[in-house]
Amino acid sequence: MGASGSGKSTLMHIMAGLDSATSGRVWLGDTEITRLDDDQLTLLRRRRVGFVFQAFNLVPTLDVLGNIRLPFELDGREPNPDEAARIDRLVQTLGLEERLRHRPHELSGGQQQRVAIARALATQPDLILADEPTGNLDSRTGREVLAVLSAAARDYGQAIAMVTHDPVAASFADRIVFLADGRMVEERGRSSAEQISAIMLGMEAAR
Ligand SMILES: Nc1ncnc2c1ncn2[C@@H]1O[C@H](COP(=O)(O)OP(=O)(O)OP(=O)(O)O)[C@@H](O)[C@H]1O
Repeated sequence: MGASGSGKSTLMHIMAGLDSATSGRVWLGDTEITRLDDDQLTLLRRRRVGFVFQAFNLVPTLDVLGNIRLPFELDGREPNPDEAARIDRLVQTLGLEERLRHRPHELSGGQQQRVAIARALATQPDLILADEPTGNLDSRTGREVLAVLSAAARDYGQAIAMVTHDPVAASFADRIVFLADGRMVEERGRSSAEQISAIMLGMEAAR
């Protein structure tokens, strides 16, 4: 979390190997990504990082199943039996069974974001980066999407890093990091939306 311009997107892009750091080192698991070349970074993003964006970023010409299977398609392979079983489970858990042959424009915003989450989880990435994943959703649908993400963290042990402006969204996280002027300035464990709002207001007042 952090005010506009505090460096949230920059940090996320660096964590994903989309931008390079001017100094310091970045590790994803046991891989120092700041030492990788462009080709290696492309493979790392494809195989070890999942993305969920505010704008869903689904491929409009592919149906739901095609979108969920896209990371495998890009990797030039079919899901193996374990991965296919995982995709089936995800489709059921996310309530997408009836929608598999639908295109994104035939779905509600909440359903589209569920497809994006299924796609991000399908490859069991080391890390899912979620940039304002509820930014385009009404608050009730947003809560449902957050519940899905936190269930993925709990049930699959999936690591998720989320950028958000919304204290309610942040209250779903186990750890909350606050940025100001490109630096980490506060860090908390699980907190209520009220506690998070108070910290944000305090940071705003100190500016
Ligand atoms: N650690 C850093 N050191 C130097 N410059 C930084 C750092 N982090 C971010 N910046 C610069 O600060 C500016 C704003 O950063 P960024 O777009 O990441 O902010 P943001 O928090 O994502 O804002 P918004 O909420 O508006 O999307 C950019 O020009 C970026 O290059």
